[in-house]
Amino acid sequence: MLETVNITGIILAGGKSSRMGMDKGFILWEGKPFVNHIIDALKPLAKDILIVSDHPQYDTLGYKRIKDILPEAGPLAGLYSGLSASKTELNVVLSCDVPLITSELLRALLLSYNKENDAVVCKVNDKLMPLVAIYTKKCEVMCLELLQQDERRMMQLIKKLNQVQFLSLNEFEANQVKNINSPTELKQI
Ligand SMILES: Nc1nc2c(ncn2[C@@H]2O[C@H](COP(=O)(O)OP(=O)(O)OP(=O)(O)O)[C@@H](O)[C@H]2O)c(=O)[nH]1
Repeated sequence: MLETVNITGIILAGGKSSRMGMDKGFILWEGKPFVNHIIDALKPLAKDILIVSDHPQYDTLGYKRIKDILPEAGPLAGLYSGLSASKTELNVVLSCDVPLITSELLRALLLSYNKENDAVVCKVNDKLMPLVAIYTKKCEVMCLELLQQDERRMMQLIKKLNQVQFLSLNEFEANQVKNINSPTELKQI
């Protein structure tokens, strides 16, 4: 049985969105902004939802917005800011560009977690999806150590963690974690 009281949802919604040309979180899919699709998937599972972004437009959504501790330093820095603000051991972390995500997939992610794990990361064939993942609170310090070394690659965090579990997705599930980064990709969903 999953205890939602102990789970925080962290949505990374900073960055430049240069390929999309406007803030990805507010792009509409089926009449609803990407960020709201992600909130809706997290809502049944997470006690708190934190949106990590320096963009004040996210204040209109009624969830807590966390500012980047290191501005414009990429997703690893966004993750660090989110984990710093989180009060729970378990954190479901999502980028704001996966509007097809479902609660069912996130439930499967949470069910794959065991107490030994530092993180659980989705995997599509050989490709890791470090922004569709669970990170425990202890990852916060690892993010900080990397950032202090000027290291900003998410994959370096995965390498640094001791116990990472991977959840291999089938074709149906893989569709739900598709990153929509550009107008062309938006037209294809
Ligand atoms: N909080 C925060 N999130 C970020 C930051 N950079 C990227 N993100 C988020 O991380 C996810 C992946 O970002 P990318 O698609 O690699 O980068 P992007 O800047 O959003 O887009 P491009 O400019 O097109 O590469 C998205 O959800 C972004 O919103 C950042 O500096 N801070």
